[in-house]
Parts: sequence; C-alpha cells; structure tokens
Amino acid sequence: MTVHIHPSIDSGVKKGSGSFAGGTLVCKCKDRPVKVGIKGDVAHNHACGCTKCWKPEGAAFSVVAVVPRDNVSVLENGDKLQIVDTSAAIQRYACKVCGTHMYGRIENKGHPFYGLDFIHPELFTEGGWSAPGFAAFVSSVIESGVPPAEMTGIRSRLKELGLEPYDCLSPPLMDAIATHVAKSKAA
Ligand SMILES: N[C@@H](CCC(=O)N[C@@H](CS)C(=O)NCC(=O)O)C(=O)O
Ligand SMILES: [Zn+2]
Ligand SMILES: [Zn+2]
Repeated sequence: MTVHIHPSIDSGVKKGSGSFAGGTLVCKCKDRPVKVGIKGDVAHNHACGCTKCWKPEGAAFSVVAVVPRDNVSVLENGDKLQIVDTSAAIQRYACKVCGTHMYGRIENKGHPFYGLDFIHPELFTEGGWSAPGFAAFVSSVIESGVPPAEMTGIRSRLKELGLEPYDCLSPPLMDAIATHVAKSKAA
C-alpha cells in the first residue's frame, strides 16, 4: 500500500531553484480567489502532521514554511479571510469560502517565532521555492484519525523522501526555541 503524505511530495521532493524571488499564494476559489503576495523565498519548509496546520483534501500532512511577516501582503479579496482560532499562538487566516489557510501570524511579541508568518508554499502559482527538509509533529497525525499501526510505514516513507521524522520540531528549531526561552528567563 502506498502511503500518502502530501500531493506535492508524494512523487518525490522537488528541489528549490535556490533563487526563488517570491510570488503569489492563491486560494482554491474559482470566484474571487484570495491572493497573498510573498516577497523572497521561504525558510524552514517542512511537512507538519499537527491537526492545526491546513492540509489539502486527503493529505495526512501539511507542507508549511515561514517568511518574514513584512514580506506578506494581502493582494486581493482579503474580505474573505477570517482567523480560524483567535486563541492559538499562530493566527491562521483562512478563506471563509474554500477553507484554505493563506497565512498564519504570531501576534505575541514574546513568542520564539514572532516576526515570522507561516505559509503553505504549494499555493504559490510559481515554482522554485525551497523544498521541505524534515517532517514535524509526525505522531500528531494519529489525532486526525491515522491508525497507530500505520506509523511505522509513514515514518519509513518520510525517511525515503529525505524528510527526517520528528514528533515535535527539528533539533535546530527546538534549540532555537530553548535559546529564546533561556534568554527571556535571564533578562
Ligand atoms: N498534537 C497537537 C500539536 C499542535 C501543535 O503544537 N502544533 C505546532 C506546529 S504547527 C504549533 O506550533 N502550534 C501552534 C499553533 O497552532 O498556534 C495537534 O496535532 O493539534
Ligand atoms: Zn477561497
Ligand atoms: Zn502544524
């Protein structure tokens, strides 16, 4: 049985061009799609298995990356955007009509990732963005209904795709969070 992770990587992870200059994210609506402009390439692109990140139909994982918040601007039909969960650390702005998450923003200035917005690069009309490099919150797919017995196959497939599976974030990102917490405590 083929394990489906996400349509944009199921047939292999496509390398980034190394010179992606940004582009436009577009929601799934045929009528008045929401368009969000992104300047520059994405960073820390990864697959995320958590229940909060937006996944396309049938996908077990999302593909999500960050960009500086100043590089994000709503270009068209922003009236269709609404925050999915105002109590979450990441305020995810989704299209009210098709449900696509267009960007996630952190408003808490004390959060380790404040200043970065979360986006789903598959929504770019352009190609060449930096490829996903690891898989985060892998065990969390069970919370979305994946049978625990499938986890060995899922982790093997992620490794085969070159996406090292972690049940939280990758070690460099966990270290960055811990460094932020340590500095905040010392201050
Ligand atoms: N097991 C939880 C994990 C949720 C979680 O912590 N997600 C991470 C990765 S996106 C996060 O930083 N969430 C913050 C937020 O959603 O605001 C779930 O699947 O719902
Ligand atoms: Zn839409
Ligand atoms: Zn997530």
